[in-house]
Amino acid sequence: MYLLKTEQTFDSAHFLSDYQGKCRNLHGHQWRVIVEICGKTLSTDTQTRDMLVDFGDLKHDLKTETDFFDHALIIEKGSLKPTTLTALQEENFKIVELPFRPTAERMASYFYTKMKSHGYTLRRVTVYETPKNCAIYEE
Ligand SMILES: Nc1nc2c(c(=O)[nH]1)N=C([C@H](O)[C@H](O)COP(=O)(O)OP(=O)(O)OP(=O)(O)O)CN2
Ligand SMILES: [Zn+2]
Repeated sequence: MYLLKTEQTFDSAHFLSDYQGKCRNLHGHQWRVIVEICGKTLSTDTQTRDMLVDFGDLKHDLKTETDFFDHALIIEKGSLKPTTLTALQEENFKIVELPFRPTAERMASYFYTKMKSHGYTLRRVTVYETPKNCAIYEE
């Protein structure tokens, strides 16, 4: 079995609604996303011969997904008063609304699904929300 690993980072703000503690406040992280893919057979195509996939393609696809969040405010849908959300949108801030609480666990699962949709066979996705804490999603 071959395993490839790549990572990207992005900077964004979030908060945990319904959380009793400091993380209920709007705060920022440099999120670190590590994707591991696997496969048993290597390519026989001329360009990618003896590669599982080209690192360039893997890196590019992950960057597309992480750039979506870069310098955004990540919000769980319904967690802000409509007037607050409207005011932020009127300021033209980059806002990404998600149908889940933006925890490291959920973000790991999110990137797993997104990378799977690019056609990769995923082993695991690891998301570091802070340098010392990460969540891992596997299937
Ligand atoms: N299992 C999870 N627990 C927590 C998550 C999470 O995503 N999954 N997230 C948070 C907060 O978002 C917070 O930003 C991270 O918390 P914490 O580790 O306490 O942050 P710090 O690194 O800043 O902690 P210090 O000890 O103050 O340095 C909370 N929990
Ligand atoms: Zn946080």
